Amino acid sequence: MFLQLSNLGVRYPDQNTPAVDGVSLGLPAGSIGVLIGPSGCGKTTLLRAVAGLAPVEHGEVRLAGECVSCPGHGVPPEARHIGMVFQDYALFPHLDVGRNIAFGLHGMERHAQTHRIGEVLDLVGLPGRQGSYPHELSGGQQQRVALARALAPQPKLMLLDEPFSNLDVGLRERLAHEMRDILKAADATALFVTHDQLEAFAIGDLIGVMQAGKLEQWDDAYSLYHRPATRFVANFIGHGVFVPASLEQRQTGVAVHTALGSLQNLTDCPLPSHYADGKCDVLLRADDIVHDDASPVKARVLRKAFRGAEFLYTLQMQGGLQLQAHVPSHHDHAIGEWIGVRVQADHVVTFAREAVNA
Ligand SMILES: Nc1ncnc2c1ncn2[C@@H]1O[C@H](COP(=O)(O)OP(=O)(O)OP(=O)(O)O)[C@@H](O)[C@H]1O
Repeated sequence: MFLQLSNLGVRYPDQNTPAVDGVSLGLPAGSIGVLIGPSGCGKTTLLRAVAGLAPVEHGEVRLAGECVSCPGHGVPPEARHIGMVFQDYALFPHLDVGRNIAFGLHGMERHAQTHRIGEVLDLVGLPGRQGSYPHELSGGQQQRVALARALAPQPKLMLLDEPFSNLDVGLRERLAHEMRDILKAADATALFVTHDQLEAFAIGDLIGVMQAGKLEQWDDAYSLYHRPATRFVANFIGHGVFVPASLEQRQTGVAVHTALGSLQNLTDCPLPSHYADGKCDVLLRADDIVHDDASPVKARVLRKAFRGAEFLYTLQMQGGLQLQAHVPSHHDHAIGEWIGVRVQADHVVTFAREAVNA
């Protein structure tokens, strides 16, 4: 792994609880990793620890095979060859774009410097803008200059902390895709912090979900959504509910019995012996619940949120069990109406039973 964190712990002076608590992860060269999680969960602190800017209490940070933070040994931040981009573009307002970028290239011969500045401006889609001043650029352009400045010295690793949070929503999404393309074109390895899931999915090869200093799962977007390792990840990513279920071994495989009916022919279903009496909770995503007028299973519309092509319905069954369902928006049912639903899933994710839903 190009970046390897092993049991990393960070605690600020005078804090009772660690800000980063035993995090291990590996990021291959040329990959983009993204950290997401609720405010205060330790994302920025983890990034700062990788940069050498936060007090590592235990564990290791290895970069390109070299231990940059180990017990009794730490490489100073400026010697780690890490490029950083933060939310406030941090460009020098009195320097033009070329001189802003040159700032990271001191020591380089003048001609080579000019060449490299042209190269990175091409890379970020701002060719020929060397002479512009930051105030002459839009927020998105300034952030691309900040990225160019960080990339110019060809750092081993790029760290980006919520670089789009000062930009409006539409621009953020476009820039997230652009940023990924730029980092890939530069063959950079990058670790990125955001609290926006869509941004994380747009950018990350690997995504880490953090909670209270711990890394709950480090995986690709598909696995986080379809195979969440913990209830927290299941709740944090996407929409869905936990429904009580009992597992039964049949000749054809395991059947999963729920209030919405029985599910069979599933891939990756655990054996009933995995849980006491085969009883567990099963995660049903909003896209696992299909609206079907012909279904004998009915649920009442409690709430609905228009999402363009579809509604996100919150439904309640007789007996109180709540569900969420994505329903095409031409099926516009009224609040309080009973509609037919069924489960359509080819795999299930199960968790130990917890009394969270009816
Ligand atoms: N310099 C500091 N001194 C003491 N405690 C700090 C310091 N910086 C952060 N913390 C604490 O460490 C914990 C993690 O903070 P951190 O900023 O890393 O979280 P975050 O996930 O990046 O949050 P956000 O999404 O709000 O930026 C929080 O409890 C925070 O209050």
